[in-house]
Amino acid sequence: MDSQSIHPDLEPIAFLLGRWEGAGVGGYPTIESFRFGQEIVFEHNGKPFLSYQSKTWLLDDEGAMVRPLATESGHWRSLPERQVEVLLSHPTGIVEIYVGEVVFHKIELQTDVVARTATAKEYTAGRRLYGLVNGNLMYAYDMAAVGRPLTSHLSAELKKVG
Ligand code: HEM
Repeated sequence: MDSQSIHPDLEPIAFLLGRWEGAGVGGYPTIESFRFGQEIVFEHNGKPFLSYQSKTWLLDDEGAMVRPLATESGHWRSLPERQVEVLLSHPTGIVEIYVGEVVFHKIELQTDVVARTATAKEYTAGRRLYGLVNGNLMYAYDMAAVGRPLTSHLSAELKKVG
């Protein structure tokens, strides 16, 4: 899929391309904290968007894989003036559209639209900060859910593996 030359509009977010693996920590005022492993893949096919897929799994105290946790997938669209639109779909009955901007190797996103099915947990907004730090992809994710305002849910650091 990546054999096509990259679309010039993608240049500001091209640093995301590839496969990333690492670990992070999660929590929320309403749940127990946890450690998780994660794999993220960003691909392109020559068109002006990146395809995105993330898988996570629960880690025990020794760092061994316990069971799958959240997955999400979608598309990252790079626009003029270093603006970004991100569309994500979650198997938990939630879809969301983020807007934001790229500043060097940092991307700040906030939800513009969230929609959820009747059975999804109450979730109203998200904010994500991604950054390339010493070649690693780091991010922090805050969410407004189950009656709480934007509060930290996750942070992780991933290394490029492909
Ligand atoms: C790397 C991705 C993520 C991981 C590893 C993760 C993990 C978890 C875990 C372990 C829980 C507690 C147990 C449970 O309810 O299943 C949880 C709760 C929750 N997560 Fe996530 N999550 C991730 C991403 C997200 C995203 C993207 C959203 C929203 C779109 C989200 C929304 C929620 C909500 C609403 C709860 C329920 C909180 C409550 O009931 O008090 N999570 N998450």
